[in-house]
Amino acid sequence: MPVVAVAYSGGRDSTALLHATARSAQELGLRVLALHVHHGLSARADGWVAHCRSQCEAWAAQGLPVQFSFRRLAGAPAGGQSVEAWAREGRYLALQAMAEEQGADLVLLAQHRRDQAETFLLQALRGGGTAGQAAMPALQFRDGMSWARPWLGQPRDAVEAYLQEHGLRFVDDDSNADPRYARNRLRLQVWPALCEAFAQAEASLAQAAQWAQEALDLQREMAQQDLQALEDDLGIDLAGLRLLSPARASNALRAWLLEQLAQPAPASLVARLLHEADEHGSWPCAGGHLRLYRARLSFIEDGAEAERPELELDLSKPGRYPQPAWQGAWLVERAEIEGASENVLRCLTMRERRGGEQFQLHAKGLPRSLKKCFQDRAVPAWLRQGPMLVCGSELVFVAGLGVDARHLAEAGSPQLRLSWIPDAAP
Ligand SMILES: Nc1ncnc2c1ncn2[C@@H]1O[C@H](COP(=O)(O)OP(=O)(O)OP(=O)(O)O)[C@@H](O)[C@H]1O
Repeated sequence: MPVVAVAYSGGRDSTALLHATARSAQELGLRVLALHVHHGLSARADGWVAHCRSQCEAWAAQGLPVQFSFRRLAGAPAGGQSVEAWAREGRYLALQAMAEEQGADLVLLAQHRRDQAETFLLQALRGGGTAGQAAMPALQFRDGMSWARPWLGQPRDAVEAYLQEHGLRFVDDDSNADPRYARNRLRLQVWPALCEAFAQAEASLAQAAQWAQEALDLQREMAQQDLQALEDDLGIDLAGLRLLSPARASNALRAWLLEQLAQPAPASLVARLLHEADEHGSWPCAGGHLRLYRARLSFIEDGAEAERPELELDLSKPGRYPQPAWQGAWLVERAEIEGASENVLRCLTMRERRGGEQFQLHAKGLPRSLKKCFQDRAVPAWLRQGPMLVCGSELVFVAGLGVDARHLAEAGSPQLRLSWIPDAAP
């Protein structure tokens, strides 16, 4: 028999939705799963499980095709995570697991029009953009599961009337009165006054969320089109992006960052990339860092550069020597100045910076710490992590600095110039 799941907290809204779904299912020949999540947060949660179970058993005894199951969340919020966010995330995972186990691929959630209006307002009050103001979608697909909110267009009063009409009992979550939660403050302090002054507030704000949803769809389409022209597998062309109008550039950049970081980028980062970044730069961000090289912006995941082996190299002949594990290549060219002799380049070791290395920038200078030399030459932060070449214990070449003055060949004598070309370069 086909099956549909309802996320059933035992509260007012999901009690009404579960009852209405079960009645329709009876007519249509469907089975209904009532899925409850015990968050392990309230001392009363065991009582809510008991209430939900006995309510479902009572309905089943009346012939409604309802079957109850529940799951208790384990663990606790990670440092820095809000209790609300942890509970929401755990709840969706538990609901999904229970639905899958019992063969359902559709879960109904009981949010209604006032919930939608509240979400819109809360997002606006946090300064959220279109994505926040679009509030909750009526239908969503995630990891093979469909999540539907069939009552998103229904006024709260209609849900209330349904409960009254059928004499349904529900539990009240005491945390709904806790003023530490923004939604509760909105419900308890703002909403009554708002509705008194603006009788249509619920309908109008839910409508505004609908407009935001449309605007969001447009933004996504526009970003997709723009990124098609600006993106390749190494990153995006930031110079090209800046030729777009400011709103369009910021829209495309935010969409690209969202894809890379798997979370919205802070507005300050977007602004810096669009207005302040020069040709080169590096910014730490969620899960890795962003690197700008010759106006191309790429995202390097943490660990992506960790495995860089030490290699023995002979670079004594002109040519290009790709180093895939290092994501770059050596370029060796004949030159008149600023090169090294073939002998020096014959037996080199390519390796990471280890700390403590001394580099000499000028023939008449003294060897100094790499940090000082990098600062002197304003080498961008990410290039400072590039490879170096050593001969025995002596530095010969450092990416971003060039050949150590102690190994420079005399001007005019046969010599070869070295360059390190990262793959991220266009
Ligand atoms: N503990 C839970 N177990 C199962 N589903 C839940 C649980 N908590 C919330 N839900 C589902 O998520 C929806 C939104 O939850 P939220 O707590 O925001 O809503 P609510 O307005 O308090 O709803 P309700 O009156 O049904 O508790 C609920 O209507 C319900 O479908």
